[in-house]
Amino acid sequence: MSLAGKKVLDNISLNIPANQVTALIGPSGCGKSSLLRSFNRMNELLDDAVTEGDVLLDELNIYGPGVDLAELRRRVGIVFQKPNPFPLSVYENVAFGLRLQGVNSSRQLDELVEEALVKAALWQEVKERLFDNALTLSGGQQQRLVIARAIAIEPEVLLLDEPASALDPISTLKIEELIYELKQHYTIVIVTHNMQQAARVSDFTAFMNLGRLVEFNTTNRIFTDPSEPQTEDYITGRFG
Ligand SMILES: Nc1ncnc2c1ncn2[C@@H]1O[C@H](COP(=O)(O)OP(=O)(O)OP(=O)(O)O)[C@@H](O)[C@H]1O
Repeated sequence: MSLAGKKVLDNISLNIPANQVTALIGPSGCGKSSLLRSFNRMNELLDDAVTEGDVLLDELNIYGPGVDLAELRRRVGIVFQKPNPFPLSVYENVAFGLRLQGVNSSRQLDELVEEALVKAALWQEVKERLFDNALTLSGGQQQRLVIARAIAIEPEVLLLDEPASALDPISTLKIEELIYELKQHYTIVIVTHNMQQAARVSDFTAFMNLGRLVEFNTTNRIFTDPSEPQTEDYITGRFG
């Protein structure tokens, strides 16, 4: 894949295991976010992005002809570093995608909104504040709300781009616990700068450098016995 004529991802091939957490790690600018965004064709929103190759979601090549982008992004949700709730109530943030999908019955909406907020470990904190503006929540609560919004429409894959890096340590811990819970239901790919976080939350880790995939293995193996000297140098803090 290239951006503005510069190659940012080169010759990457990996299998993301279902219902596991896969972490993408590597030095700044190595292409982690670009790779993550290639999994639901978000890069196409950037000018001058050119992508070659296939990304298979089950049998579907998401870069093949006739792919419905709205449906793809329902199946593969994404959460960014900075919480970005809509300036609407807590309830309406979660109901938003459901309404777009044609869920109109208020009883059904109530149930699905509650279910998503429970799954996002936020229900207890917001059940009395459902009609407050989402922007009045704390940063950590906003990020869990954005995750609730993403999971309300039942994606299969959840892409998390440094979801906790703008949060305090307690909110970060909540997000990490949430990731652990969510992997029962979803396939999760997380970009993180925080190596301890990758080691804590992920089952598999991909180490990238300069747009290439250097090594992909179980997180345990990457952190205890990596095959590539570059990986070892990075995880022991010798570069990056
Ligand atoms: N919109 C853009 N236009 C041109 N080049 C871009 C754009 N976005 C990213 N790049 C370049 O693509 C390369 C990969 O960037 P990317 O954000 O994927 O890396 P990253 O590993 O996620 O970095 P970081 O850890 O700093 O967020 C970098 O060289 C970056 O400068």
